[in-house]
Parts: sequence; structure tokens; C-alpha cells
Amino acid sequence: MSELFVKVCGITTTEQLEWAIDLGYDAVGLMRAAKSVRLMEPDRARELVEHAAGRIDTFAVGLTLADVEPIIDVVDTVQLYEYADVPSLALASDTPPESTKGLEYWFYDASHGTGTFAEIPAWVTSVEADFVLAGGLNPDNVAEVVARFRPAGVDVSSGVESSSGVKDYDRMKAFIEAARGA
Ligand SMILES: O=C(O)c1ccccc1NCC(=O)[C@H](O)[C@H](O)COP(=O)(O)O
Repeated sequence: MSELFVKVCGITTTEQLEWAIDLGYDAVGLMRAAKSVRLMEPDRARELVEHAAGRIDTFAVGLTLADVEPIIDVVDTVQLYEYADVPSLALASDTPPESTKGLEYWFYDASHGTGTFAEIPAWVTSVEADFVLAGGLNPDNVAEVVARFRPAGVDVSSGVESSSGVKDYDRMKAFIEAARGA
């Protein structure tokens, strides 16, 4: 990855998907974790993936493989919080990964979509993979995080919402401008 990879997670509507594409995001996350306020039913998630085809990468996001299985055949990447043997895996954790072999991405994420920012540990820069930082990022703090840790990418959900689970165009715009301007 050369330009900073920027993903917005938990989009729920075609309008939000179009915003992500227009603003130049690299990927969108479709949430399949059962208790998430951003949970997408499989049929609706499939419609959004179809709409996104060839224009932006799609991630199915879940805690376990079972969460994402209903849409695994249509998305580009699967983002999970445990290892699974899938073709394109973004493994997320808040502890150092045992191995990064075969991973498409490794995400540092201590938040699970709660918007909570906690001090990012220095060891993330030693992980032998292009790492993506997530957890409580927003338009006001992302530039500092990018400048300090020089990640391959950043991921955001709550920090670009106007209320719980509802994405906001202006915040999505401010976030990607701040991230890429850093
Ligand atoms: O978004 C959720 O509701 C969620 C629930 C359970 C596991 C993961 C979840 N989100 C994953 C993401 O990729 C979020 O973008 C990441 O945790 C950062 O979230 P936030 O702190 O809200 O920006």
C-alpha cells in the first residue's frame, strides 16, 4: 500500500456507500456482528456489495466466521476478530498477532465500533505486516495518529457518525481529508 488506505466501517445505506466512493475511501465495511447497531441483514448487504462492484472494496465484518458466512461469497475481504482460513482475511485484535502469515491486513482495534479512543501501544509498529489502525479515530485525532505511527491505513466508524449507527457526509469528508493530509 502506498497512499494511506482508508476504510469506513458500518455503512448501512446506498447513499452512504455513494458518499464513500465519491470521497475516495478505499473500502467499506458491512457489519455482521449480531449485537452491532450497524448490523446488516444478508440480502441487504448483498445489494450494497452489488452496487459497490468495481468501485470500492467491500469488507464483511464480524466477530467470528459464522457471522460473515451468509455474505462471504460476494465480498472482497473478511474482517474477523479471530483467525479463519479464508482467501482474504483482515485479522483484527488489540494484542500482537501470533502470526501475520497469509493475512491481507492486520488491524489494531480495541474499540469494536464503540468509538472509544485508547492509547495505541508502541508495539503496533513492530508487527510484521502492513497495519491498519482503528478505534476511536475521528476527524480531529486521525492526523496526529497517522503522523505518529505511520500506519498503512486507518479505519473509522463512530467518529464519522451524527448519531449511533448513522454516517454523516461532512464528518466522512473531514475524516478522509485529515487522514490523507497528515
Ligand atoms: O462497528 C461495530 O458495531 C462493531 C461491532 C463488533 C465488532 C466490530 C465492530 N466494528 C469494526 C470496525 O471495523 C470499526 O470500524 C472499528 O472497531 C472502529 O470503530 P470506532 O471506534 O467506532 O471508529
